[in-house]
Amino acid sequence: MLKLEKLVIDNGGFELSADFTLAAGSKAAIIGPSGAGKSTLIGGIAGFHPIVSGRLCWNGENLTGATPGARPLAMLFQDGNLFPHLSIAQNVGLGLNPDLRLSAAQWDRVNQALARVGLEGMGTRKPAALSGGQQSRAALARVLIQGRPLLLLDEPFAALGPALKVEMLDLVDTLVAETKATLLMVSHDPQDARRIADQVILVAEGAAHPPRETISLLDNPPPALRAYLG
Ligand SMILES: Nc1ncnc2c1ncn2[C@@H]1O[C@H](COP(=O)(O)OP(=O)(O)OP(=O)(O)O)[C@@H](O)[C@H]1O
Repeated sequence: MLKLEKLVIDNGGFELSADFTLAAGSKAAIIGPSGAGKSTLIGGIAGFHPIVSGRLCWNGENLTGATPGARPLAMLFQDGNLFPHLSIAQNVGLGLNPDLRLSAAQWDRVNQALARVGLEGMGTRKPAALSGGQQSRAALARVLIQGRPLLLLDEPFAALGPALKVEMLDLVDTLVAETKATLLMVSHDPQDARRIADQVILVAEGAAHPPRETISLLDNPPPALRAYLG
């Protein structure tokens, strides 16, 4: 269980409060107006933004002061952060060891991860030799190979066309189900939430609201969400 206990996260002077729990294995979409603090929430959980007060726990372990690398999570940003000078296999291998000294068994795992996201045989290519959708798949493989129980996705597929985005969301859905990871995904599109998330966390007016069941929240939006949905 992810527990945010009277948490206040600071992002360069902007403060976001959050006080809720999210059950392990949940798939939560984080939605809300631009500038409301969605990325701040993810960044605070990941350890990139300081926690001013309160407590952050994962399955009873206190993460409040932990460095990002010591937290049991993996994160995927919009641009995927692939290194252009490294091959796709090396980029994915970074998820196992940042200095890329991998055993033969670990390279096998890299190749298996590439195959799992549909990039079999493409490991020797550089990112520039892949399409945008394929680059997203490689970035996803790097996140998945880390085997962390908590996945944080910050609008990872916003730059993709609608069909490709749906394909990637479905792939994330399948892989998360396989690994039983807990997913938190920032999205601007309520349809993404309907497609993949069982819970929605609304971020508005300086606060992240407790998760609500996706369908009931989107079908009967409270005023802050109605204003955003238009
Ligand atoms: N480095 C920073 N220094 C000061 N303020 C910041 C910084 N980064 C973000 N902010 C402010 O924090 C607030 C929340 O930003 P955040 O990126 O979390 O919002 P968001 O909901 O993810 O927005 P968007 O949907 O536009 O990506 C915004 O008002 C923003 O201006």
